[in-house]
Amino acid sequence: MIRVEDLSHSYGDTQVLDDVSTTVDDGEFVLVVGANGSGKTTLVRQCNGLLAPDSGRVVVDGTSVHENLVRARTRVGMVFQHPRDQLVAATVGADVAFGPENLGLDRDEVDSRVEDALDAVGMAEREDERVDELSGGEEARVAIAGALAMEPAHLILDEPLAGLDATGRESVRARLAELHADGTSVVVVTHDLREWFDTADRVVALADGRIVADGPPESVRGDLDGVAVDVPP
Ligand SMILES: Nc1ncnc2c1ncn2[C@@H]1O[C@H](COP(=O)(O)OP(=O)(O)OP(=O)(O)O)[C@@H](O)[C@H]1O
Repeated sequence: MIRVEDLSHSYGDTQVLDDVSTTVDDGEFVLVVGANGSGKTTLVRQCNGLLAPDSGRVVVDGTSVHENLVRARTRVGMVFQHPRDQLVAATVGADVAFGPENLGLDRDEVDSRVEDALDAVGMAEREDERVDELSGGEEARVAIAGALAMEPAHLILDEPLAGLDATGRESVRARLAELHADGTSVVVVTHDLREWFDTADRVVALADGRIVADGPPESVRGDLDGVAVDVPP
């Protein structure tokens, strides 16, 4: 479980999160929604210690993130909004293998995870391609494969469909639904609920750094009017 407790965060004098509390239960599929600048990325980056809060804390599976960063980063996989920032190796295969190798897994296990993860994002057989020659959508898919290959208990994706074509979007959504069905908790940050409304268990909506709605999609629909997000009809 990811537990966000009374979290506040400022950049300089600007407060972006103001006493935010929520949880993601094991196996839950949660959407974090809100307008541009509402604090979504700032919130999720606290969940594996990429940002430290001014006050409050995030607890992952019973351990405070800042007491044990390594544990948090092993338990919580993160796919960033700008996937190029996340790619670390020269080739697709080496990039996806980087995380599992750092876990100290044996070669066969690493190879099998890389193969499964690339297959899941529609990039099978493309291990040898150079990362710097990928399109934006392909970069996004490789970044997702890298997170999948870590087999985290909780997976957080910041705008994972941005830049993907229809096939890529469907492939990523289907894979996330499968992961969810297999028990992984999935958190998707978005300002467009339309492609996720039927999949998600819960929606957490942020506005001006506070949670303004938190509940199953249908039950929060009426609370999303002023939140500047796209909701299905
Ligand atoms: N490193 C930073 N330094 C200063 N201000 C920042 C920094 N990162 C974000 N901000 C500001 O904090 C606010 C919240 O940003 P954040 O990225 O968390 O919002 P968001 O809801 O994820 O937005 P978007 O939908 O545009 O990605 C914004 O006003 C942003 O300009």
